[in-house]
Amino acid sequence: MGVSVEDRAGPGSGHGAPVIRTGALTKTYPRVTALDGLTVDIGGGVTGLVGANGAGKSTLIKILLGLIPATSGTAQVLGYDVARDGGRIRSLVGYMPEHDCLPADVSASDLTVHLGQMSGLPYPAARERAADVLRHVGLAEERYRPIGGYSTGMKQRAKLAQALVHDPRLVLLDEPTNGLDPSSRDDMLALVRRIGTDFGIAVLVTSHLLGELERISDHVVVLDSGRLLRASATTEFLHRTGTLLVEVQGKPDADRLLGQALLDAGVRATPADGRMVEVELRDDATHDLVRDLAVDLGLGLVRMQERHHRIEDVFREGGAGSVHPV
Ligand SMILES: Nc1ncnc2c1ncn2[C@@H]1O[C@H](COP(=O)(O)OP(=O)(O)OP(=O)(O)O)[C@@H](O)[C@H]1O
Repeated sequence: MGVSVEDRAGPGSGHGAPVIRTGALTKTYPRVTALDGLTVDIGGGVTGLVGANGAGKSTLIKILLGLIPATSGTAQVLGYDVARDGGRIRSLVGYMPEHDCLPADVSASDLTVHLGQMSGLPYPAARERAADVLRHVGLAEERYRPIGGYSTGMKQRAKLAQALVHDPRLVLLDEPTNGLDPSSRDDMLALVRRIGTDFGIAVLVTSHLLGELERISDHVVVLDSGRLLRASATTEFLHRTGTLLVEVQGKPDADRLLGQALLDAGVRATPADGRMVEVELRDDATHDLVRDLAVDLGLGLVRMQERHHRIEDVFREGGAGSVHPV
């Protein structure tokens, strides 16, 4: 079944409309609440979905694809309701599952062509498109060999290729770096980033390795035990939680003088060992304020160094009060 241009646009595809929207989304299994009242909007670009094992990432993805029902709450993907329009959503969305699910005796080329046809492409178009995406993910001659003989990295690439073959508007990538060595992981992350930038496809990518997603994501959504811990632009998040390390000289108590002046200006600052001041970094104006106050106090400014906390720190700082809308 082909997908018309109108269908691809979707009911909620207006400018600025969220790609994914959930409202009080809850999923309970007999023994565990996998998602607990999750309300979040996710836009275009690359969004990292971060959470420890069992946080509810895979459950969310399966609900978004219409593969399992939510217990309560709502979810829309590209404006379509997951409870009613699962088939339509799956025709517009690519999915890379977490676990190994590839047939061992089929080549990546045959599999990708076949899945392209299943998504409605005629055979010649599916073949052309499969060759394109397999080349894009870096499977060259090996694509004609049976998948059973592939390395983990090659299998992950084949899974990614099949998610892209029908030219989706959104891809859901569940732990694409799982089982990869550091160098293959970097390659895979670069590939995921390029899907968002070069192809203009919205990407939701999950990982429990928190540090890796901040490098490639425009937005980060953090889940903890099925609840939303944070959702914000990656840059905004880094700035909001960063500090500026300032070194001053020229007077014996230079650190305390500058620290007090910053506090008087309403900025948190902690003096340390006579020359250093740790300053809360709110935005770019913080740098100007430090410079101006140092000049006013007759202090020499030796250096200013930004120190951004990593996403890992959310778990130490986090809590319901620190949720920021996307
Ligand atoms: N079919 C199921 N039946 C019962 N419990 C389930 C089922 N699927 C998931 N769970 C439980 O729901 C919780 C969330 O699981 P989920 O797989 O969504 O987490 P995750 O963040 O994707 O973690 P992982 O990275 O380990 O896959 C876990 O406690 C898990 O054991």
